[in-house]
Amino acid sequence: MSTVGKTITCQAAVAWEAGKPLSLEEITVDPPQKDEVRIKVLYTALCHTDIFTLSGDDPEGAFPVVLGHEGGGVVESIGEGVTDVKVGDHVVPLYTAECRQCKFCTSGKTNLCGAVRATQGKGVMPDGTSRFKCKGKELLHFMGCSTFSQYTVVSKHSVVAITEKAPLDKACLLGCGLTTGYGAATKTANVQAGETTAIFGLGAVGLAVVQGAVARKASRVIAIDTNDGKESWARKMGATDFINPMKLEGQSIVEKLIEMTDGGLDHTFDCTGNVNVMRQALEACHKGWGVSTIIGVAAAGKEISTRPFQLVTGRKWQGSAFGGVKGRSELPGLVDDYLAGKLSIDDYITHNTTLSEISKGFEYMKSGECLRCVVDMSK
Ligand SMILES: NC(=O)C1=CN([C@@H]2O[C@H](COP(=O)(O)OP(=O)(O)OC[C@H]3O[C@@H](n4cnc5c(N)ncnc54)[C@H](OP(=O)(O)O)[C@@H]3O)[C@@H](O)[C@H]2O)C=CC1
Ligand SMILES: N[C@@H](CCC(=O)N[C@@H](CSC=O)C(=O)NCC(=O)O)C(=O)O
Ligand SMILES: [Zn+2]
Ligand SMILES: [Zn+2]
Repeated sequence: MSTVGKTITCQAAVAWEAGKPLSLEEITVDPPQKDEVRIKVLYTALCHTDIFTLSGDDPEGAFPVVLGHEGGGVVESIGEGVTDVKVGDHVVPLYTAECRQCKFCTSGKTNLCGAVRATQGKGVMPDGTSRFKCKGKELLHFMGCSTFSQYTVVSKHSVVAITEKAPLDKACLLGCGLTTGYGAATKTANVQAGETTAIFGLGAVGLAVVQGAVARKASRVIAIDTNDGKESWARKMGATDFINPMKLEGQSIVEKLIEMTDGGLDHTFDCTGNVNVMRQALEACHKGWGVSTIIGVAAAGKEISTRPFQLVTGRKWQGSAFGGVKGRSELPGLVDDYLAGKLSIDDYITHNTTLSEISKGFEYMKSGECLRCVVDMSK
């Protein structure tokens, strides 16, 4: 029987409060309003940013909420005004929207879109209301996606259709981590052939940066992690070197990198969220031209610091959100790269679980031995 125009009752993993485990609940999901899309979520991956917000460290974190932002599913119904996706399309929700009309989208300078970001940061739809309820209470949306529910509603600017040739239990990783890392190297930093690179933090994001740097034919791709277990993954992705900063004797990681590269790196990347690592990454850049790109998410109140002299002498510090990628325009191209074997996704999926056991997935992610855990939302 058709669910179009009707409120759907389904299962979701609800975060009732910060610091508490997710709770499997029966929730209701209202129909999409104008310019909105309701999606049947088939798979979602877990990202450390979900863990970050659940921990209470996210200054925008608000509860109760349906988390999740790295998903894949099928369009169940569309609201008035939706023309770019249709019922039955395979889609990936986008936590960085792309309206193609706002000052940001038309600037040609950023992938950040302003159309829905303010309401998204408050956990509501563009009209200021929620589509989720549980036990009579309204639940907030998360990053404009909320993929930890079997059905979710997103803005038409926050969803992209992809070819059905790409399995959704793989393509969902393009909803965040892989696009973020690969794009940071190939778009935000725009690594050029022959340049030297160093990547701090070899989770899914950092390994995707490695992939991007290798794809751009960087001459050095130095992978850095405090967990020796990440070395094999880094080398599999094409890293030329691996360093565990904890194993260095009589030398800081910055000194080691400067020594290894005759003065410092052309590009460095932080994929840890640790502000001290961010400083190390900047100060390991080459004088005169080195660029450090921050990807990691730091907790509320954390700030970066360095001597201004580091910047006065030519190093540059920048950030990257969703890899600088415009999701509606450019994510399908990444899917094509995946299907053509140019971009690997399957290697990052180290664990699987089900919605009913999603908390196991969070434990996997915290173990340090998991890159991405994909959740089958149907069970
Ligand atoms: N800007 C954006 O658009 C996005 C940002 N993010 C953020 O990017 C970061 C990385 O995400 P993800 O890859 O999923 O996270 P992971 O936690 O999987 O990866 C982080 C890695 O950094 C390692 N690490 C921790 N401290 C250090 C250190 N001092 N020096 C070197 N390595 C260290 C960790 O090792 P160990 O496991 O031993 O702790 C781990 O391997 C997170 O902060 C996440 O929130 C994610 C997606 C998008
Ligand atoms: N609410 C958080 C935001 C932290 C952050 O930097 N988020 C990243 C995506 S992390 C995905 O896993 C980002 O791209 N932000 C851009 C944006 O528009 O939020 C906080 O306030 O710290
Ligand atoms: Zn993420
Ligand atoms: Zn826009």
